[in-house]
Amino acid sequence: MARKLVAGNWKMNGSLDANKRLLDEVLAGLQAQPPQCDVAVCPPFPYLVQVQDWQDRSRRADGQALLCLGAQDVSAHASGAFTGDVSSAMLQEFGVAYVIVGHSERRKYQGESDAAVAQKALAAQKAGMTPIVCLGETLPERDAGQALAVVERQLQAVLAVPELDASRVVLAYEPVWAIGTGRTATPEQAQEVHAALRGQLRAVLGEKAAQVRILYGGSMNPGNAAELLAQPDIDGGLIGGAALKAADFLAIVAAAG
Ligand SMILES: O=C[C@H](O)COP(=O)(O)O
Repeated sequence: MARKLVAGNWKMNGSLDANKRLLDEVLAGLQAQPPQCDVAVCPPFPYLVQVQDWQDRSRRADGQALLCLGAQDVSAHASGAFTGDVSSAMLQEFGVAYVIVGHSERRKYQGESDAAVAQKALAAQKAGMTPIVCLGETLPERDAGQALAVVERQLQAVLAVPELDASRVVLAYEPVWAIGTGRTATPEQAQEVHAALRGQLRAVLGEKAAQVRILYGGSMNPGNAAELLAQPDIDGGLIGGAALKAADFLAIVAAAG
């Protein structure tokens, strides 16, 4: 089984001052109790350089960072006339290790298609970063019994890109109805989807499917993290609201250990 990953997605939250307070607390907690899992935070783009500083400060003697830097999106394009886009090469210059792609909020508000998300994952990977590909069904899709079909379609778009090494992506199953709602998928509901995704990966990757981390995201908090993270196919969490509170984030990191 792969080492677990707990990644905080700050979404469009933060300020220089608030970030400093949060990062100071998180780093102090990680240093006091070294994590048994990989840990990342994904701030909005303007704060990448600020968090990069904490990533550097978190390095152990062997150079390994306790707190890794992630980004919330990346352009599929390399450079040029794409106003508002940020390229993978730019992210890479700031020491970004992980890039979230295909978050349901981007699929919904920016109309990102499965194919566009797959191209973003490829761009991140080609620049040496690890894409965290988000997948998840809406409530009407779940109620219609389509949850597995939806996430399998979303994953298939990624598997269909020949240049992309699917054994080196991270997946994040985030049921849309559980995001920011306080309504978490039950461990059984989440495990069912994660197992299906693992099976789909196994059909393409064989034994390497076991090394692909499949995170759960959607109202994960200190109260439900341990039970979710104990499921055989849940390899970490993609944390929204609870990542903005140091104590909650650290408690989830501890639960992943
Ligand atoms: O990327 C994180 C997810 O959207 C989960 O957000 P949440 O923990 O606030 O529900």
